[in-house]
Order: sequence, then structure tokens, then C-alpha cells
Amino acid sequence: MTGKVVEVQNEVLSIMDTTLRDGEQTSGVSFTDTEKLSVAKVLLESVGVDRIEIASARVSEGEFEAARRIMAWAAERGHLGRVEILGFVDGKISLDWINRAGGKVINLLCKGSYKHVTQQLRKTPEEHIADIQKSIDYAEELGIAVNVYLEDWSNGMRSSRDYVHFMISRLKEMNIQRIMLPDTLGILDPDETYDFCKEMIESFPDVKFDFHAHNDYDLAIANVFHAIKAGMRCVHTTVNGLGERAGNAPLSSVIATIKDHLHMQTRVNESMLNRISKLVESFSGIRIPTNKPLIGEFVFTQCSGIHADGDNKNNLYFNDLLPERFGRVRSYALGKTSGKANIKANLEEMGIDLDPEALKKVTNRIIDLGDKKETVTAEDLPYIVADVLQESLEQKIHINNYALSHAMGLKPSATVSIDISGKNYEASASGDGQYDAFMNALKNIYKRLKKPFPKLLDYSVTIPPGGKTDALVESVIIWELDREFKTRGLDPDQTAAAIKATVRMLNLLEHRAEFEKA
Ligand SMILES: CC(=O)SCCNC(=O)CCNC(=O)[C@H](O)C(C)(C)COP(=O)(O)OP(=O)(O)OC[C@H]1O[C@@H](n2cnc3c(N)ncnc32)[C@H](O)[C@@H]1OP(=O)(O)O
Repeated sequence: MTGKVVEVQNEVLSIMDTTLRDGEQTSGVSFTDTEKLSVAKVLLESVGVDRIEIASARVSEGEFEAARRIMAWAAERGHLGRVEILGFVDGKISLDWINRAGGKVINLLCKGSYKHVTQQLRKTPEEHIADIQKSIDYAEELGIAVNVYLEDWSNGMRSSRDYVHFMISRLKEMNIQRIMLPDTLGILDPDETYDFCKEMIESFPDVKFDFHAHNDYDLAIANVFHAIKAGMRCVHTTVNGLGERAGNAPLSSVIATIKDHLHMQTRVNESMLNRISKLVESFSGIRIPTNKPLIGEFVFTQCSGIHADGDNKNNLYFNDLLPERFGRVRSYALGKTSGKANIKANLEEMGIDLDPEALKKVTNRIIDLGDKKETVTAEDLPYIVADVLQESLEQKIHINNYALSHAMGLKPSATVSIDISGKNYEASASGDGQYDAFMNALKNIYKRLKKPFPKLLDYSVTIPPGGKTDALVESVIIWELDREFKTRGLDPDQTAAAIKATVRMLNLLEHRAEFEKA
């Protein structure tokens, strides 16, 4: 244990997640209405953020349909006040759009800097206030609640502070729930964030403020931290930090920072953060970097042997950031920096017990492979062990033959003949692609034999840089059967590489069953 005594404050901070509005403003990202509805459901009901922003008014028919479906669901589930839509100061246009979609809260995009109001809208501040008042009056008629974004507020605080004060002193007299302060271009540093937020809170103690960070200097999390220190009680996030340019403050990091560094609470269920990250990764097509805090593939993987050794000795490297909190598990990487403790942990996980001499030999072989830039995965271990110990790990499963067909206008098909422990089995199937057809044929055989077949979770193909079409292609497939595991295949042909990774998986399952029996 750290031994640090911290006082957890009872006040609960609130989170407004804008993955479905600002997050979708990531270049190349566009969610379908069904994807938006799924993310909205998980965010509000499983993750437990307080509010979500789901769309900008006027954007498109698709955006309207998504907003309409989410609002219909929110009405059924009693969440209407938690779902917000950004709208513009454009008379009745945005409000009518939101009303037709069933929306009950508009986040009205107003100007937070003198430059923006005078140069973009070409209005005086008084004219802008008058237009905002008209929107608010119309919102009231429609029964729509209003929050106000002061767009470009951070720039406004630097270059036209009087204008910002003028706006808020007028807005606070209007029928507005919250004023949302965005660092629209991500220009702030933590000290400025603190000072600007403090100034707002001290000057307008009765106003409810939100702080909205952007990550252009990689300071979004630090700025959120300082905004809360200055007294902000609601911050905006996006899942995986999606958002325009460098993105917004990532939900998972904000939640962990609030809990572990500010010792405050939110209503968010930490154990769901990994799930929502994966969902948004798959819907957005934006891969999570492997080293992205809390949600990246390798952030709970110890690479250094010394750390693994310390974990075995009274948990010497304990810290608050336990993977289990976020629905994840710690793993130990294999490579040239893994010592025997790392390797032992992996072997134990697979049920393999080696004497110290054998363990040393296996460790040296893994270090050798790492030096040659080879990727070593836990699933390679039985092969390395067998090789080093000069036993050959029997290949129980061989592909005898396969034929794949791909013809324009016809569904791809595959015929597979496979040898399992000396017996031949054959099956044919069609699929969406040649590999899919191959997998369907294999699954038919496994179904017939009543053998478990893992779920394919992820499939990635890497070709060496340079675009040589005859070069080796590496296919890495992530499977799930009780737990996740990974296999690789190398071949100049992409489908053949995937088939090799699949055969390796089948053999591993056979050996795993044996290890588990032993
Ligand atoms: C900080 C943020 O992230 S805010 C994000 C806001 N969201 C979006 O912009 C995404 C969706 N936007 C859109 O689909 C489009 O921009 C639309 C539908 C809103 C408007 O489209 P268009 O009519 O083609 O205008 P365009 O996209 O060029 O926007 C510029 C116009 O918006 C006006 N404008 C800018 N800010 C605002 C505002 N807050 N309220 C009202 N009008 C505004 C500009 O003055 C300009 O008007 P002008 O053409 O009369 O000079």
C-alpha cells in the first residue's frame, strides 16, 4: 500500500460527455444512427455519465434521424433532461430542428470572444445578446431548456475579458441552466485555466459553469484537473479523447484523475470504461494507441523483468491504478527486457511449470528473439519451450488441403480438408470473403465434432513499408475462448497468413486442453 492518507470529498462532480457531437467532429468519423443510439445507451445507463451531447442541429438528415431515435429512447427511459443538442443563434431554425427530433435541451452556441462576435457574426455584443434573448424566448415557448456555450471563451479571456464579463452578466439574467466555457482551440495551459476559471466562479458565484477542454498541447487532462481545482463542478469529455484536431479530454483519464488525484467522486462506473472505449473504437474506426492511459492495449503490461519480480515480492510496485478497476487485467510482456519473473508469470498462466535450469534456457531464447526484433507472444511459449528443451511440440492439427474461390458476382466459397490427431475431416462453406468462407467450413467441422471454437475478436494485417507486393504479410488475430489470446501467421499471401494464424490457434487449443488436464 502507498500509505498515503487521503480525504475523499463527498461532493460529486458531474460529467457531460460529447462523444456523439464533438467526438464525431474528428476528421473521418461519422456514426450511423444505430451506432449513436448504442453509444448513448451505454453512456447513460452503464457508464453513468450525467449528461450527453448527441448532435449539432441542422447538420443532415442522418443526424436528424439519430437524434430522433435517441430522443424517443430517452423519453421512454426517463432521460430527456440528460440528452442535449447543440444549436445555433439562428432564430427558429435550430430550435425547430431540435423540437422536431424530440429534444428537450439546446446547447446554444454563442460567442465567447469579441473577435468572433464582431468578425464572424458581424454583430455588436448588444445585437448578439438580443438575438440570444429571442432564441431563449422561443425555446421557452417550445418547452426546451437552454445551456449556453461561449465559443472561443479562452481566447476571449486573453484578448477581450470585458466582453466575456459583459456576456455572462447579461446571460445570467436570462432563463439559462448552465454556461459552458470551452477552450475551443486548446490554447490554455494549466495556470491560465486555473486563473480564468477562478475568475469566472468568483465573479459569478450563482452561475453553474461547465469547463470544456481541447487537447492541442496534450494538456486537456491537466487543464481539466486545474479547472476542477479552481472550483468547476462539471467538465466535458469524449470517449477515447475523440474530437476535432487533437481531440477533447478523454473520459477514462478524467474519471481516474478525479478519483485518484483530486479525491473527489463522480457517478461514473469505472469498470465500464474499457467497454465503452472498445465500442467507440470500433464504431469510429479510430484505433486507440496502445499506450493511451487506461484504455491502450499495453498500458497494464509490465515489460521489465524487475517490475515483474517486484510484483511477486510483496507487491512492491503497487499503485492505485489497478487494471481490474477498469475491467482489465495485468499482463507480462515477453521480449529482451523480460527477466525470468516475467516469463515465469506467463508460463504459470498457461499451466507450464519448469525447473530453474529450463526456465533460464527459455529466458535466454526469448531475449535472443527480442534482440532480433521478433515479436514474442504468450502463445508462442509452448513452442519456444518445446524447441529449447529439444522436444518437438506435436502438431495435432494439419490442414491437408484447401480450395478457396473468389469470382465476381458469386459468393466466395471454401473447401477444407483437415487432419485432427490422424483423422481426416472435410467441409465446404460460403462466406463474405475467402477467409470468412474458410472459417465457416472449419466451424462446420468443429460443430460436428462438438469441439469448442473461439470467437474472432480482432484481425489485423501488417505489410512491411515500401509497398512490395511479394513481401511477407503478417496477420495477427485475437481470439476469445474463456480468455483472450493472440496468434500470428506469416505468408506472402494475406489469406494464407490468416489461415496459418488460425491453424496455430487450433493447435494451441489442443495443447491448452492437455496442459489444463495435466
Ligand atoms: C466549437 C465547436 O466545436 S462548435 C461546433 C458547431 N458544429 C458544427 O459546426 C457542425 C455542424 N455545422 C454544419 O453542419 C454547418 O456549419 C451548418 C449547417 C451549421 C451551417 O452551414 P452553412 O449555412 O453552410 O454555413 P457555414 O458552415 O459556412 O457556417 C458559417 C455561417 O455560420 C455562422 N455562424 C457561426 N457561428 C454561429 C453561431 N454561433 N450561431 C449562428 N450562426 C453562426 C457564420 O456567421 C456564417 O454565416 P454567414 O454565411 O451568414 O456569414
